[in-house]
Amino acid sequence: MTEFFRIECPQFDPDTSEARFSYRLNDLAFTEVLRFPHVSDIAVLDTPSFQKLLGLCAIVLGVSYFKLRAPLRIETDIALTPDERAFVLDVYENGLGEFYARNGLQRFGRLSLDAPEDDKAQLPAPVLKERTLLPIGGGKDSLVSVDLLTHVGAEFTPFAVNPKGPILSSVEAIGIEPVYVTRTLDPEMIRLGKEPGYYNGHVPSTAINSMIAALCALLFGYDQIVLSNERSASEGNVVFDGRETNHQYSKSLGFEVRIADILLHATGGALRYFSLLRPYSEARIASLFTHGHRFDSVFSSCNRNFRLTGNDGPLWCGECPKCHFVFLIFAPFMPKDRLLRIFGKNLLDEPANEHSFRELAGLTGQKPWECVGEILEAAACFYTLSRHADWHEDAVVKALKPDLLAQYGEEKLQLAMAECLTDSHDHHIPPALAAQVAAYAV
Ligand SMILES: CC(=O)N[C@H]1[C@@H](OP(=O)(O)OP(=O)(O)OC[C@H]2O[C@@H](n3ccc(=O)[nH]c3=O)[C@H](O)[C@@H]2O)O[C@H](CO)[C@@H](O)[C@@H]1O[C@H](C)C(=O)N[C@@H](C)C(=O)N[C@@H](CCC(=O)O)C(=O)O
Ligand SMILES: Nc1ncnc2c1ncn2[C@@H]1O[C@H](COP(=O)(O)OP(=O)(O)OP(=O)(O)O)[C@@H](O)[C@H]1O
Repeated sequence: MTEFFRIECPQFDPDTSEARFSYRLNDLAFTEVLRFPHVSDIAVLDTPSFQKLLGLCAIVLGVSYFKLRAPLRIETDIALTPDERAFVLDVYENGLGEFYARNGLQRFGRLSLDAPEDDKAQLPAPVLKERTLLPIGGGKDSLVSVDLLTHVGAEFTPFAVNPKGPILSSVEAIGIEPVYVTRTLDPEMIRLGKEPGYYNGHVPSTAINSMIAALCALLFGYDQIVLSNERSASEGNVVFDGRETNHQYSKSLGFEVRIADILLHATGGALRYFSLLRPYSEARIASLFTHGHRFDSVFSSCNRNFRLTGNDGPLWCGECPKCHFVFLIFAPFMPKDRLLRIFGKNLLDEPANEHSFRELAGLTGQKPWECVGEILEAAACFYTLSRHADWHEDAVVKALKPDLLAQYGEEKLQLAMAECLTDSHDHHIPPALAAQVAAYAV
C-alpha cells in the first residue's frame, strides 16, 4: 500500500471554544485539540478569513503526526491558493529539515501535496482592533521585545501556547493580562514516536505557535502579531540532501516573510506579522536585555523548561548548548556577579563544558541542533572575553583562545564583534515603530 498522510477539515466548537484537528496516517488516526479563551463574537467563526486560517493551522499542526512515517503523499480537502501550497510545502520540507537530516530521510522536492485549488479572489478583511499580540517564550528574546515596546509606549497583550514555568513567571512579572491557548497533542503520537518503525524529531514550533496566534488575532481582535526572532536564527546547521537544514527554520527571515504574506492575504490585508528583533544579532539582544533587571529571576531560555511534561529541574540546566550559548552572549555585556546569580554557577569556568563551547564557536563538530546563534558571533564573544578583565582567566575562555585565533585570526574576530553590534535593515517592522525602537535601543 502507498503510504499517505491525510489532513481532515478542522472543526471549531463555539460552545467549548475548542478546535479539533484530525489526521490519518495510513491506518492510524490522531486528533489534536486547541482550547481557546471564551469566544464572545462567534460570528467571526463563519468568516472566510477565520475558516482559511483554521484550515492552514490544521495543515501546519499536522507535522507532528506526519513525521511518524513521513510518507511522500500528503492529501487534504482544504483548498489552497498557489502561495498557500508553497507555504505548506515549505513547512513540510524546510520546517522539518532537522528531522529529515537526523533521520536520513530524503524528502526535499519529493513530497506530493494533493489539495483542491482555491481560486477565490482575495478574502474580505475582517475588522481587527489596532492591537498587538506579543508571543512570550519565557526566554530573553520576547522579554527584550517587552522592554522595547514598553519604552516606546506601544501597548501589547502577552500570548502563549501551553504556558508553563518561565512563561508563566515572566508574564506575571510583565503584569498584563495574557491570552493563553492550551494545546493537547494526541498521546498515541507521542507513544509511537518512541516505538520501532516510527520516526521522531524536531518540528517547526514557531510555525505552529504563529498559526495559533493568528487564530487568536481573529477571534479576539488583534491586527498585528509581533515575534521576537533574531537575525541570527536564519543561519542553518548542516547541509543535507542538497539543502541547508536549520533547527530554527520557522524563526528565520525567509520563513517570516512567507508566513507574513500568507496571513496578510488570508485576512484581506488586515493582519500583520513581523519580528521586532529581526535587526539584531543574539549578542545585541543579550546586551539589550541587560538594560533592565525585573526578569532576572523569572526568565529562562533553557528549552528543557518547555517539554510537554514540564521541567522538574532548575530554570537553567547549565548542561545544554542553549544554556551555554546564552551564558556566553550575556558575559561580554552583563556584570559577572549578576550573570552568576542568574545561572547559579560559572559555565565558562567548568572544563566539562569545553567541548560544547567549541561546537558553538565552530572549533569542532557542527553547530548544535539547538536554538543558538551564529557560529562567528559565538567566536566573537569568546574573543571579547579573552581580553576581558573578569573573564580572561576562566578555564574555557583560556582553553579556547589559541584555537580561536588560529582558526579565525584577530582581525576577523574583531570585525565579527563589531558586526554583532551593528543592526541590520533587513526587516519588516513598520517604519514608524522601527524608528521609535531604534531611537531607544542604543
Ligand atoms: C522543549 C523541546 O525542546 N522539545 C524538543 C525535544 O522534545 P522532548 O522529547 O524533549 O520533549 P517534548 O517537547 O515534550 O516532546 C515530546 C514529544 O512530542 C513531540 N512533539 C512535541 C511538540 C510538538 O509540537 N510536536 C511534537 O511532535 C516531540 O517530537 C517529542 O517526541 O526533542 C524533540 C525531538 O527532537 C523536539 O521535537 C522538541 O521540540 C519541541 C517541538 C519544541 O517545542 N521545541 C521548541 C522549544 C524549539 O526548539 N523552539 C525553537 C524554534 C524552532 C522553530 O523553527 O520554530 C527555538 O526556541 O528556537
Ligand atoms: N509557548 C509559546 N507560545 C507562544 N509563543 C512562543 C512560545 N514559545 C516561543 N514562542 C515565541 O516564538 C518565538 C521564538 O521563541 P524563542 O524561544 O526563541 O523566544 P524566547 O523564549 O523569547 O527567547 P529565547 O531564545 O531566549 O528562548 C518568540 O517570538 C517567542 O515569543
